[in-house]
Amino acid sequence: MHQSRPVDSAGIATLSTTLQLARQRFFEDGSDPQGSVPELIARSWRRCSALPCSLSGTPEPLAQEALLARRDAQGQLRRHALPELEALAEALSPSRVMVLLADPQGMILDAAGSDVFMNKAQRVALMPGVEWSEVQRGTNAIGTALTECSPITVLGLQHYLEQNGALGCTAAPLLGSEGQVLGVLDVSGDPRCIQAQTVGLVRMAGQMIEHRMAMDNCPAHTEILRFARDPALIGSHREALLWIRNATIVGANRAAMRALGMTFEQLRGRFVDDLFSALPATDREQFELALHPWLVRPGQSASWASGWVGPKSASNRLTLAVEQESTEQVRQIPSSKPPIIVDPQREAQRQRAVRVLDCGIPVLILGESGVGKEVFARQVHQASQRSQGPFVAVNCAAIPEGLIEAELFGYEEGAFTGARRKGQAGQIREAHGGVLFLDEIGDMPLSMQARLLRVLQDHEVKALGGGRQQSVDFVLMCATHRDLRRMAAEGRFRSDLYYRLQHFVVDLPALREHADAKAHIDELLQTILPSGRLRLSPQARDALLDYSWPGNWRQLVAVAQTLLALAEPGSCIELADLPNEIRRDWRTHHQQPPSPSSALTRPDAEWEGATTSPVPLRAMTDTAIHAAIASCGGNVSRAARLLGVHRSTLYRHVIQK
Ligand SMILES: Nc1ncnc2c1ncn2[C@@H]1O[C@H](COP(=O)(O)OP(=O)(O)OP(=O)(O)O)[C@@H](O)[C@H]1O
Repeated sequence: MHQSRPVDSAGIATLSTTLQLARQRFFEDGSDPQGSVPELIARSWRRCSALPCSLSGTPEPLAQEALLARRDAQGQLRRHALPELEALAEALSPSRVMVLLADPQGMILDAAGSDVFMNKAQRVALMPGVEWSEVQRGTNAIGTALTECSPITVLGLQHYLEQNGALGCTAAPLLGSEGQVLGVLDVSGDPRCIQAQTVGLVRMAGQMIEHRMAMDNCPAHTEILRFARDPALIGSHREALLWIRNATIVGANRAAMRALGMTFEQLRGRFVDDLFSALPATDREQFELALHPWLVRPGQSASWASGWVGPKSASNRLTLAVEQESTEQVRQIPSSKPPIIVDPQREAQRQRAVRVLDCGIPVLILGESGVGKEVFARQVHQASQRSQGPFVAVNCAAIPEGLIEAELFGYEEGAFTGARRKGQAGQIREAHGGVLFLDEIGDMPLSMQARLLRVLQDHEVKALGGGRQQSVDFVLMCATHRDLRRMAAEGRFRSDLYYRLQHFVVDLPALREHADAKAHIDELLQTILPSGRLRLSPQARDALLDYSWPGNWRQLVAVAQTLLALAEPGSCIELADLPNEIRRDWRTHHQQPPSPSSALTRPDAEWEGATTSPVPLRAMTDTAIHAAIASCGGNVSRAARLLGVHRSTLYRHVIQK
C-alpha cells in the first residue's frame, strides 16, 4: 500500500505536469514511475512503497541529552565537517538555504544557514535531532543519498511525502577510504534555490571533508599513494588517493575510482603493480607514474604526477615538481579568509570599542545581517588587552532552545539521566580570561536572559546538574539585527539586561548606506577576483557595483567566491553569469536592447525601443558602450572601431561615468 497521496494543483511552483502525473499514477494506480522521474527517485519511491509501516506524521526531535550523545559519537566527523558547514552556509547565504550534517543513519546532527528557512524547515522536522533516513522520511536527499551511496538532488514533490513537497534538497554522502558511509552533507531550501551551482558546491565541500578525514586517518602500516594529472593538484582535495598495505590496495577515494574507472570493490585486494606499470621505489620523492597500458582508455593520458604519504606522517606530505604538460590551469579555490575592508569611520569606532572593552564594559553591536558584526567583534578582541585570552562566539539563534542552557552554562558529569556523558565546561567558562561574544542576543530565550544577567552581576557561573559556583572573568560583546529597545518595551527582551548592554553601542551601517559603497565593493571584488586570473565584463562589474546587496558584505563575499569557484581561469565573467537577482535588478534599472548586435546591426533598433519603452539616452549609450566593450573582450580600441567612434571618445565616456 502507498502511504502518500497525489498532490492537488495548489502545490509547489516547481511541480511539473509530468511529475504531477507520475505521482498520480504511482500513488493512485500503482503505475511504475520509470522514465517520468529520475531513475534514483523512481527506485526510492518503489522502496518506500514497499515499506511495512506508515511514513506520515511529523516526528519529534531527540531530547537534548540524546542529541548531545549522538554528536559525541561523531566527534571526528563533526571536527572535519563543521568548518565546511559554516563556509558553505556563508557562501550560500544569499539564497536562504540551510546546510545540514547527518550521521550515517541519517540523524541530523548540525545545521547552519538562513534563520528564515530554518524556521520553515522546523515545521516539517528538518532539524537537528530528527532522523531523515529513507525508512523514516521516505524519498529525501539525506536518506536517499545514504541508501544509494550517491549524491542526489530531490526537488519539491519528488519527495515521497507530500508534506515535504515545499523542500528542495541536494546531498552528498561522505565516504571513507573503504567506501563506508561516514555521514552526509545536505543543502536544503526552497526548490528554486537549489541550482546547479548549489549542487556543485555541496559536492566540492563533501570532497574537501572526505579528503581531510582521509589524511587524518591513515592507519598503521598503510601508505597512501597520491596521484593527479596536474602536479599542482597533489595535496588538494581533488587528488586521487589509494591506500596500500603490503603492496595491496586496501582503500581508495572517489577521485581515484573515477581516474581509474573502477569501483571500490574492483580495486580492493588488487596488487598496486597491476595498475601501474612503473611503480617507483618509495624512497623517491618525486616521480611520474604510468598507468598500466591495459587500463588506458582512448583520450586518457597514461602519465600522472604522484607521491607517497607514509604511515601517520602528515609531515611527509610531498609537494611534487613533476614536469608535465598540463593544459588545465589549477582552479583557484575560494580563500577561507577574504580581505576585510576598513574605512576611517569604522576604524574610529573600533578604537573606541577597544578602550571600552579594556575597562570591562560590554559592547553591543547593531546592524543588519552580514554587515560584519562578528568580524568587528573579533577585531576589537584582537586589539584589546584580552587578545591573549579566548574569543568564544555563540550564536543564540542557531542553538535549539532546549540546548542553549547546557551550551552556555555547561553541565556536570551524569547531569542527564541515562546518558553516558562526561561533563562540559560550557561556553561562559570557556571564555574565562577573554571575550564572550553572544551573536543574535535578541533571540535568547527570556529564561536564559535572567541567568545571563546574574552571571554578569556576580561573575560566577554554576553548571547544570549541581556543582559549586565558579568565578569567571570575561567581558561580554553582543550583536543583534533586532531592535532591542522596542523588544524591551514590548516585554520580549528583559529591560534590566538591555540597560546593562546599551552603555556602548556600535551601529554598523548596511553596505549600501556607506558613502563610498561602490569603491568598497570594487576593492573587495578586485581582491577576490584578481584581474590576472579572471575578468569582469564592464556590464557585470556595473551590475555588481550598482546592486543594493541586502545581505551586505556576507552576500558580496559569497557571490564573489562563488564566481571565482565556478569560472574557468582566465575567462571573462559576463552579466549572464551573475545570480538571477543581481541580473534582474540591473535589467530593471537599465531597460535596454538585449545585445550590442541588435543595437549596432539594426541602426533603428534603439528608436524602436524608445517608442515602446522610454529609456534615458545616457543609459542607452552606457549599455551600448559596455556591451560593445564586453563583446570585444575588454579591448576598448576594438570596441571603439565597432561603434564607429574614436577611442578617446570611448575612454572619455567610460572615465566620466
Ligand atoms: N568590513 C568588511 N569587509 C569585507 N568583508 C566583510 C567585512 N565585514 C564582514 N565581511 C564579510 O561578511 C561576512 C559576514 O560577517 P559577520 O559574520 O561578521 O556578519 P554579521 O553582521 O555578524 O552577520 P549576522 O548578523 O548574520 O551574524 C564575513 O565572514 C566576511 O566575509
